[in-house]
Amino acid sequence: MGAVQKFYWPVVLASIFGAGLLSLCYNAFFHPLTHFPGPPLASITGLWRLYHIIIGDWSEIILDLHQKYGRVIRLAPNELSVVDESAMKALHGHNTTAIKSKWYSAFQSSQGAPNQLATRDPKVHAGIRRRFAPAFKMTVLLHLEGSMQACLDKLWRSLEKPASQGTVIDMCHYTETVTWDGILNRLLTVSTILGHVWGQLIWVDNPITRLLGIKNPVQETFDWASKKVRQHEAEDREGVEPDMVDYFLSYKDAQGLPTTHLEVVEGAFAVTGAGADTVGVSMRSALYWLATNSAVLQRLRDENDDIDSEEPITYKQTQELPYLKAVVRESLRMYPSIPAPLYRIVPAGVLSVDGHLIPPGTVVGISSLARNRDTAIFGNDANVFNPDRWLGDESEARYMETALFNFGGSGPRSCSGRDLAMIELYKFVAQMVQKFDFGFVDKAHPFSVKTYFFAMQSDMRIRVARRENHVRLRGKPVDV
Ligand code: HEM
Repeated sequence: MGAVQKFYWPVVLASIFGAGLLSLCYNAFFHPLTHFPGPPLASITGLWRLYHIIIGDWSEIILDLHQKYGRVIRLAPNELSVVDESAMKALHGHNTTAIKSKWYSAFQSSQGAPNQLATRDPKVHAGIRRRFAPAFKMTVLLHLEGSMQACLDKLWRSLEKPASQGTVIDMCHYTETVTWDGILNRLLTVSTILGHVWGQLIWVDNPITRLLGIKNPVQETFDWASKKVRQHEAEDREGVEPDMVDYFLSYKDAQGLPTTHLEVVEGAFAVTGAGADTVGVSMRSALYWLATNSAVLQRLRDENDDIDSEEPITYKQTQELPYLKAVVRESLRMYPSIPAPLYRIVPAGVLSVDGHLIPPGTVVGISSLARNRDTAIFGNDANVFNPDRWLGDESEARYMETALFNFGGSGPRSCSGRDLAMIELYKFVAQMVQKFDFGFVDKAHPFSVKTYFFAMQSDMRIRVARRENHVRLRGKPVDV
């Protein structure tokens, strides 16, 4: 027995080592993606990618690599990142047959129903999307404007004190309270990292973690959403303004059956997971560009201040302000909330990018950060914040709008909440610049950022000051 054991372990170890070595050699020299450029380590192991995801500089690395190597780069043995019009249509357009990669399974709770963002099966997804689509119609969203304004009013009230006392605030905290609940950030960070790890959620959801009472972030968020939906179901909603959950609860499926509790919870889970921090990141991005471009801020105010009303600016009014629209679009272009690549599996039939054939089964990611800085579309000043680019020729502006990748293209998996996000953003920016002056405490280091799935800013220290008599008085910005 002892002799067998002595013989056995070295053979096992040598076999594992040999198999590992063979796999590295295959990835480096014989894999169908070997001719695509990229960092040498990325071509042999997914660990290089995992390292950058964990330290939170992944999206910036992808942007740099595209600027160095061109339109197609290899990010892991079986994974490419591309910046390309035809790939965007093929993988994220109306008629795409590409499915999401396995990475998304890290966002799926094991105890819930399939959720809209994570589910990979196109049929299951189409059913969920159809069921919840009416809640995202503009007519419904405009009914929700009152509750959005109530959240903004709370924010403006909470800024009054630091504004009058001149205290420094972290604007991340203030914008987060308008858009999200604390547990979501952990869910997104952990899921983003585990999406790339073998076994995915099993590391945080297994018999030992359950025995120790440790909850994985997906389950924690799911339980939180479930509690909120239960409270909602128990409330007397007579005469109360309907919210999204009311709409979710009122829907029936193709057989006329009402949505189940689990389905409504998954709906709430998907919209908070996908729709809270994304808006917060974009709000902070807009503030950053405005605080660092005083001429843009002044021009925006001149346009805004012409609105002859003491009432908060409505979404409808924002749509009559061309410079506001240009500023918001440009800040979304420069600093997309989801800069991470959106992974799809290349379907059968050949995808060709920049003269290279990409074999079916390859995981291809498109990063909005890299796509939105494409000089072929946005010109040689693609890296410069310039709202005026949106105010020239109308057909060119329309083309640039469709080229932006912020909301994941126009296909079946594109953002359901795009209109809702834009209502929130336009109102926030218009009212913030109308009511307050703001400036960074440390102009050289205005905030920190880590890019997991979202580009989460932190430590955004600013001072705010109340603007008085802003309506049509066109006050000069105060240096705060
Ligand atoms: C600036 C704000 C937002 C940005 C940049 C954004 C971006 C995106 C992107 C890129 C996707 C595709 C994700 C993928 O393929 O992996 C997506 C999906 C989604 N978004 Fe948004 N989003 C925003 C706000 C919202 C809001 C406010 C909601 C809802 C209240 C929302 C709900 C969703 C849902 C449900 C999906 C899944 C769609 C599907 O797979 O059918 N998003 N979003």
